[in-house]
Amino acid sequence: MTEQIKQRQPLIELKDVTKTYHDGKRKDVFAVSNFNLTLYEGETLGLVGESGCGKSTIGNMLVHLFTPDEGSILFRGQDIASMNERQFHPLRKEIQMVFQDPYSSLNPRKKIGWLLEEPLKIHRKDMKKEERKAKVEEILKEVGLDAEYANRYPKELSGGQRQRVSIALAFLMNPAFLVADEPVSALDVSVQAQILNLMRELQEKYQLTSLFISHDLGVVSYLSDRIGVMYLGHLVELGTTEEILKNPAHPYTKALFDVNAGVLFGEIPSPSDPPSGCPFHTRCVYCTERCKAEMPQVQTLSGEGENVHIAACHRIGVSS
Ligand SMILES: Nc1ncnc2c1ncn2[C@@H]1O[C@H](COP(=O)(O)OP(=O)(O)OP(=O)(O)O)[C@@H](O)[C@H]1O
Repeated sequence: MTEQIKQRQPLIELKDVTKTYHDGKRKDVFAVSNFNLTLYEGETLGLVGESGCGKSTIGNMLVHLFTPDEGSILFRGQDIASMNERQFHPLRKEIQMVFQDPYSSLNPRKKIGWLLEEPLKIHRKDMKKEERKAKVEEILKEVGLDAEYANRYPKELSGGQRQRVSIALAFLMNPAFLVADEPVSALDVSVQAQILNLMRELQEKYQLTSLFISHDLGVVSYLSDRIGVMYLGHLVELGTTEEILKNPAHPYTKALFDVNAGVLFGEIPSPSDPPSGCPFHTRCVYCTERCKAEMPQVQTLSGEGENVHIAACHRIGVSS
């Protein structure tokens, strides 16, 4: 198992990625700052953190909906951050996203069959009409829907069924990389587990690389090989799921994961007005003068490559 993990190659590398929103009326929003992360082929990485910490901004940049202000996003060594739409087009079928709200991502005027055939018409020009229909039937079956759903409109489906269609759309082109941004948080609790199980089955079957964004730690731990913890636009800790659950190092991770710790007091500060020094210092029980003044550097606690455990906190190590 460990041997196998060590052989994995990087698929995506985010290097010093920074994104600030300027909308003119409001103050600038520092959504993502100097973010570094490597995703290895075939892994599922969970990205957790409270609302507003920049998780969706990372996801949207990875699927080329937004571009970073600074830094690069390498996909198989090619920088997608510097590509325009035309240059990115051939990669679009390789990089897919499942959104939180399955209704807004499905055109309500089109039948499910039409929605699923459309990407095949664009990216699989070699396919004949009958082959496309067969493929649509096959993918519907794979996500647990009868072939007759091809004749229905999105509004005729339940939330869970709509999310199954979104998942079918994402898997249709056999992508290399999937971003799932809170894919179950808009669904009834009773159907959340079914959708998560479906995603897990498909991840295992297709062995694709995925980034799973969620504020729900249970969900992330269930699906992910590794976990990254974000706070106010920064990656504050990263490690294997086992390591993060057993040996969390950052006080924010400990507070998030340990329901008994009860140390997560106060509100997350505004990303328009981030605190000086460590971004977490205003809520940290261990805060010192140094934490208020100096941004902690990311430090390696153990391992390397896909097994690395890193965290950014002045309490780690004696000096930095
Ligand atoms: N298009 C935008 N224009 C201006 N500000 C934005 C935009 N998109 C996001 N933001 C702001 O950037 C910050 C990070 O948002 P983001 O959605 O990336 O965080 P998140 O961790 O995914 O939160 P949530 O779980 O609530 O979606 C937030 O303060 C948000 O209000």
